[in-house]
Amino acid sequence: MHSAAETILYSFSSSAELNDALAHFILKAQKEAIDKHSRFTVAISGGSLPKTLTALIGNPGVKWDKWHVFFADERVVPLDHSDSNYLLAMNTLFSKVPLPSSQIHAIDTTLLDDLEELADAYEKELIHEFAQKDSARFPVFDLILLGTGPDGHTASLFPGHELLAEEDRWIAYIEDSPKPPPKRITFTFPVINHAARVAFVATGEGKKEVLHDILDEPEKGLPSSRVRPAWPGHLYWFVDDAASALVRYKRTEFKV
Ligand SMILES: O=C(O)[C@H](O)[C@@H](O)[C@H](O)[C@H](O)COP(=O)(O)O
Repeated sequence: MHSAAETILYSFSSSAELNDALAHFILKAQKEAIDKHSRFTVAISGGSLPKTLTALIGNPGVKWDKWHVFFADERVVPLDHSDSNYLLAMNTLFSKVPLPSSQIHAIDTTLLDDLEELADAYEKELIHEFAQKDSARFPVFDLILLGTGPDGHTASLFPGHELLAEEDRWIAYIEDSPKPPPKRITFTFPVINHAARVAFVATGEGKKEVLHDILDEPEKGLPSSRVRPAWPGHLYWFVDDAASALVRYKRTEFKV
């Protein structure tokens, strides 16, 4: 049986240091992915995450033409709605870099009234990207970038929700998200845990209690503790010292 990879925790004294280190980490992941299969498949979530990627803007090492971007979760709203993760990522990052728009995979907004169809269509989008290339049961993203909420949710996988037990679907929908807006689609755990690398990014004092629970007390089973990419996948946490203030789990020094 394949075991889960060790969790690597990096903690930085400022957001600027964190963002720079994250950019180095992403460039390394990008190189490995392009050397291996000539593309870089990345999934991102919403919240504060896109902002932590702005150190990539203008960085000549980024091969934007090789990036294929998906959303680890998305709010079921039009793409120009202020709640849209797509809009947030576009405004914060993707409109400022030469990433071909055909390689940014947004939800199909003609299906906003039918969550099941919307989730199925996004799953097909992933199948199209991955299935014929990797012929795997689940897609293997080169990198999935996630945030975590103060309740321990990640993507749109919330504590105590039935979606935590999903084993088959790649993309699921939720109509009762405790974090507004209520309607969302989300990657499921099998997709997240098949990634080659998952990196969480969490900053600020408001996350210190939950980070302690996630990293020191995984037996509590919070959604973010259930992110454990199967071997040979890797799990990283990029946090600031304010967020890791209560964490006992060992820190690793970040080396470029
Ligand atoms: O669309 C969403 O709501 C997000 O994908 C969600 O999972 C987010 O990543 C966390 O809630 C952390 O959000 P912050 O980084 O803003 O704390």
